[in-house]
Order: sequence, then C-alpha cells, then structure tokens
Amino acid sequence: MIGLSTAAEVRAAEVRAAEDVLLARTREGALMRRAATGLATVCLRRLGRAHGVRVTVLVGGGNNGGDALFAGAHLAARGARVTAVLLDPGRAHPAGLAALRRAGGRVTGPEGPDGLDRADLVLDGIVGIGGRGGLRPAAAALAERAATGPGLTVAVDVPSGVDADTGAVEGAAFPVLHTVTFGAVKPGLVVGDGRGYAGTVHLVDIGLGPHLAPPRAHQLTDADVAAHLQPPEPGDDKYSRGVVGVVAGSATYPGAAVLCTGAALRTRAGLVRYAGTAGDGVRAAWPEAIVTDGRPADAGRVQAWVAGPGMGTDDDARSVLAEVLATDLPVVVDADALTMAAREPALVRGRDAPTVLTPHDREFERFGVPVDADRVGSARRLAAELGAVVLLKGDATVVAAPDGTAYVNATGTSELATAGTGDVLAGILGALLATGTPAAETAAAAAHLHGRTGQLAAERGPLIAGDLVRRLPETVGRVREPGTGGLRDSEA
Ligand SMILES: NC(=O)C1=CN([C@@H]2O[C@H](COP(=O)(O)OP(=O)(O)OC[C@H]3O[C@@H](n4cnc5c(N)ncnc54)[C@H](O)[C@@H]3O)[C@@H](O)[C@H]2O)[C@@H](O)CC1
Ligand SMILES: Nc1ncnc2c1ncn2[C@@H]1O[C@H](COP(=O)(O)OP(=O)(O)O)[C@@H](O)[C@H]1O
Ligand SMILES: [K+]
Repeated sequence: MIGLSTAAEVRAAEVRAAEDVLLARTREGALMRRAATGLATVCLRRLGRAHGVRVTVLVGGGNNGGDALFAGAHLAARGARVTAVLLDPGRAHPAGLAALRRAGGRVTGPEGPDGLDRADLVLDGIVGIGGRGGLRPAAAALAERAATGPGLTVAVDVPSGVDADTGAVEGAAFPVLHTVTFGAVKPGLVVGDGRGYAGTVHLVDIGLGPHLAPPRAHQLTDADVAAHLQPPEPGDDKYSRGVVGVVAGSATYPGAAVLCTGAALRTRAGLVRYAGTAGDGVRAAWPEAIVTDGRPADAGRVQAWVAGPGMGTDDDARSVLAEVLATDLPVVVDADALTMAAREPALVRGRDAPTVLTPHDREFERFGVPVDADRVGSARRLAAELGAVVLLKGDATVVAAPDGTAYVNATGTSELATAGTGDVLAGILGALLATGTPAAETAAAAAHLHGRTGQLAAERGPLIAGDLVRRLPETVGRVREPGTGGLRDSEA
C-alpha cells in the first residue's frame, strides 16, 4: 500500500528527520542533498546521458528551488550545460546556487536565456509544497515558455501551481512528463487535475519513513488487491466463498442486470443470485446464476447485495431498495439506487452493516454536496454525512470512509468512459464485499481491479462494458501473481 501524505505531514516528518540527522552529526542540509541526488539520478536515467545535454533549471525563492539547484549541480558536474533561471535572484537558495556555480552552471535572472524552450531537460523548481494557489504572473510566464519546448520536463517534488494536498489547480501550473517527489507521495500528484499535470510519479526515499504520521489516504497496489482475490481453498464450497445478490435491470433495461451479474460471477463469487424483472435476460446470458422474478427475499440467502443498475426509480424499485437496505448485509448502492437514496437519504443513513455508494459526479451532487477541486475532501464530506463508504468515480476514482480514511485509485484508462462500465464495477464490488472484508478497502480493491481490467481490454483497442466482463478472469489471474502478467504498478 502506498501512503499519500499531505504537505503538513511531510513538513512535520522533515523537522523530526532533520533533528535526527543533526544528532547523528550528519551535515546540515542532508535531506535536501538526498532529495537532489535522487532527482538527478531519475533525470540521468531518463536522459540516458549527461554530456552536452542542455538543461534549464527554473528556480523559485524557496527550498524547492534549492533542490533544483543542487540537482543542476550534479548534472553540470557530469558535463551537462546547465542554466539556472532565478525567478527571485535575491532569494535563491545560497548553498544551492554556490554548488551550481562551482560545477560550472550558468545563472540568469527571471528573463531566462535565449532558447529556453529548446532545452533537452527542464527542471521545475519554482515552488513545491510551500506553494499557494496558481502560479503568480512572472512564474506563470516562465513556466509557459519552458513548457512549450520538446525536451523532457521534470517537476521537483510537485508540479508548480498544483496543490500538493488536493490536486487542485487554481490558475497557471506547469504540466510535466515526470514528477520526482521526496519522502512520500502527495495526494495532489495522483488525484484531481494534479494527476494530469504530474505525469509519471517517482518517489525518492530521503529517510522520512520512520518520522511520518500514519497516512489517512492510500493507493493500493496489485499485491494489496491480490489479497482480496485468493483462489478457493480445498475446504471451500460455493456458499463459503460469499454469495452475492443482485437487484438490477428491468424489462426496459435488462443489459445492466446482465453486466452486473456477469461481473460478480466472473470476479470470484461462489454463487450469484438475481432478483428482479430482467430475469429472462439474466437466465439467457448466465445460466450459472440463480434467478427469481420475485423480490429480494425470494432469492435465498446472500452475504452482500448490489442494488441499482437499470432498476428504475418508481415505487416498486423504491420498495425493493428499501427491502435490501433493511437487511444487516453489506449493500452496494449504484445508479438508480443512488437517485432514490439522494431523494431519501434516511434509506442509507444509520445502517449498521456497510453501505457503499458508487456515484459519478452528477449522481454525487444529487445528495446536495458539490464535488469541488478537492475530490478526496468531497468524498470524505459525503461519507461522513451519510455514515457510508463513498466511491466517487472518475479518471482517478476516490474512496472515502466516514472516519476519513481514503483511497485513490491508480489503475484505469479513459477507454472506460463508455456505457455500462459502472454496472460492471458494481458487480465486481458486490463479489468482493460478499467475503466480508472491510468495506472501504474492498471498494478500493474493486476500483483497482476494474481499472486493471479496462487497461487489459484497451490493449486491443476501444472497449465496451462486456469486454470487461470477458477479461475479468484473466485480470484476476494476473493481479493474483503480480510481476508475471506484464501489467506494471505505477512507479510510485
Ligand atoms: N524542509 C525540508 O527539510 C526539505 C524540503 N524539501 C524541498 O522544499 C520544498 C518546500 O520548500 P519551502 O517550504 O521553502 O517552499 P517552496 O520552495 O515550495 O515554496 C516557497 C517559495 O515559493 C513561492 N511561492 C509560493 N506560492 C507561489 C505561487 N503561487 N506562485 C509563485 N511562487 C510562489 C514563495 O514566495 C517562496 O519563494 C519541498 O517541496 C521540497 O522540494 C526537500 O529539499 C527535502 C527537505
Ligand atoms: N475518463 C475516464 N478515465 C478513466 N475512467 C473513467 C473515465 N470515465 C469513466 N471512467 C470509469 O468508468 C466507469 C463509468 O461508470 P458510470 O458512469 O457509472 O457508467 P454506467 O452508468 O454507464 O455504467 C467508472 O468506473 C469510471 O471511473
Ligand atoms: K516544483
């Protein structure tokens, strides 16, 4: 599991680590030197060589600029032609500046050198976790010029202008291909608009680990999700593996029921029971499912319910949803069930068993809570208000529990933006919840598996929701054995 630490958490750890470093009589500034060495190493690995490479280092007035200057000095010492552009020459990190000059680097004022946009590498050290709001005009103008070139762009710690905690971008910011971040991955690099600005994230260990507070937000890896996908053991039978109940679809929309039931079957369930008015469609597609045309109570015993996709929002649908929510079982509330729950939040509030709501932005806002630029914060607010786990869909799906524990999904592809893929996610989630694992992490595991399946299906071109159902078993197999399937975890 990758911890996501806020700027305040990282600063507190830096203070504790610096005290430790001093006690150990290591040189002052050791953390910055470790950061700069890691940064230069990533750049050298990406460039493949240093000699003669043209490097532009954008340097702000804080320690972020210091990191960039020391990294520039490393590159200059290896033969790179380094020019540092000082946005605020009076406040540039003195030791970093001296190191760069000693290594043969050039220094200019904020106007920058001619050919700024022709550099092979641009290092963005304008502002890191000390940044507030979008870039100020001088920084924004420089970033815009530097970003137009064809070279490699690398952000130091955080792309300048991106809020490290939330991923919000309020105004100008510097989009980069790579971000080299120090001590801990910050949430803003993997969620919201910041995710798009940060490119590939590389984490450099500067020794903060023992000093960091336990993070409240996380990213799952294949290895974490594998624990949710273990194969049956010799003593297992179809009931012991978790029975999933699905209430979805309707005579008008049988497809949602077929996709949701299929996804539950293909994920890991021992048995899937379906109750509803799309029974004929489900029987035809999935002879393995046990189907009743009656009410949820007629379906037989289950360990978790999935309610909502295509079920409609009329009085009958409402009473079916209420029946499922009145049980003491975990319930996934998706699609039409979200519309009904938003109209009548009392349906989900105060349940003892876990409830997982799976809205996209428009469904989320029906609960009267806006989705703002801080997507994790938005999901946390709704989760706390309803006492339910909220899975907010998007290109980086977010999961939040009522106690504030959160997850940001690392997998997926924009090819998933097609009808019915949400029905598949609901089925996957039901199958995993039926095993009784904690709801928030289970929801994050479902989003991870769904995204991985999308990536796999998209390797062959555009996908439709049914492709996800078909590729689920193969994805489960690959995730169970990380490293053998050719699907890489993020470099973070
Ligand atoms: N504190 C430590 O022990 C360590 C800090 N490190 C680095 O230090 C950084 C934090 O340094 P600082 O606290 O000095 O802060 P930063 O360097 O991130 O930001 C402060 C500077 O940015 C300017 N600034 C703020 N908002 C701006 C905006 N919207 N537009 C333009 N300029 C803006 C400020 O005027 C100031 O000059 C980290 O991101 C990391 O790169 C690393 O060296 C590791 C060790
Ligand atoms: N641009 C995107 N990038 C990555 N994933 C996406 C994107 N757009 C949608 N998705 C994912 O696709 C799924 C769509 O779900 P949803 O909107 O409920 O679809 P439907 O109701 O048609 O089944 C969600 O899991 C969402 O995270
Ligand atoms: K930066």
